[in-house]
Amino acid sequence: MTAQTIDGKAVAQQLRADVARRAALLAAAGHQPGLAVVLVGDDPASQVYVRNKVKACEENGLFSLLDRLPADVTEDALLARIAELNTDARIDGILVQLPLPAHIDSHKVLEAIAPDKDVDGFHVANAGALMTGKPLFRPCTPYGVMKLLEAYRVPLAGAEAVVIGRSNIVGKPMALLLLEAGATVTICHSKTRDLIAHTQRADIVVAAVGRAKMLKGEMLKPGAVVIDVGINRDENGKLCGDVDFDSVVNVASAATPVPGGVGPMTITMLLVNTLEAAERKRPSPQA
Ligand SMILES: Nc1nc(=O)c2c([nH]1)NC[C@@H]1CN(c3ccc(C(=O)N[C@@H](CCC(=O)O)C(=O)O)cc3)C=[N+]21
Repeated sequence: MTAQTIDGKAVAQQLRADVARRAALLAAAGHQPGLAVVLVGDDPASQVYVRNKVKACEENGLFSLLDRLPADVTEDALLARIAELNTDARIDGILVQLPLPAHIDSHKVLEAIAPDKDVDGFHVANAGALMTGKPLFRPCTPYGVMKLLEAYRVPLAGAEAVVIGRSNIVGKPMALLLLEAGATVTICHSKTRDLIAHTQRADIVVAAVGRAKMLKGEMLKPGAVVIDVGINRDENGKLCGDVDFDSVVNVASAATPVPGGVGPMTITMLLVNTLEAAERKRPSPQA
């Protein structure tokens, strides 16, 4: 059996068409949804992602504002800029691109974003709302994964789901969204003793550890669904995921490629979160 490729690009395109339609309605009613992206420093990967986000806004009728600040910007200057964006009526969503330079306290910065504009869903208030099952914003990457699983009709109720990685921005919210959908969820991480015992039990494996090609075919139960959140560079500097795709395709029933899988969905769900923030403020005539 060779796994079906889960085409994140195609699902992203469908969802973005709906975003464009709803954004046009809001714009016609007098308020184009607006996203502010703040980029500190000039990390090349961050610049690619930020460029993709701004381009996706422009292509789908959202207003976007890109704030580029020098790597040596002070924490206070960044906090002051966020305070301005919090009160800027053109802006429905604010994203401060991570990672930030070491001299800046990321936690403090993320907490400075108004929770109702925190389209990353990283603010403690939004993380708490997610944990208690009434999320205002679902973090973009886990939200995008749920949309892929939905698009490919992967049964979740009662499914054995294994999330590898426990970050605040992917692993933990991913586990909570799978739990919310009725899966039995196991979170594995660097201290997990027998990772393979868990992954071989899983109907769904989400790899979000940041280790190139870590997940191999022999670690899976035949027919498992594999979601690769990794964004690594292999020995030749080529973009690759946490999944060894060539070995996994012979065992899995479906798998996301990198690029072309979760990445486009991350961007898309950022647009969806921004649009929904705008709709909450100004219900469009027919959302
Ligand atoms: N506050 C914040 N929110 C984020 O959501 C956030 C962040 N900081 N920091 C970095 C990560 C990473 N991230 C990606 C976005 C798009 C692609 C993406 O478009 N990937 C393409 C390939 C792009 C390329 O060519 O490198 C793909 O997988 O097909 C990947 C990764 C968002 N992040």
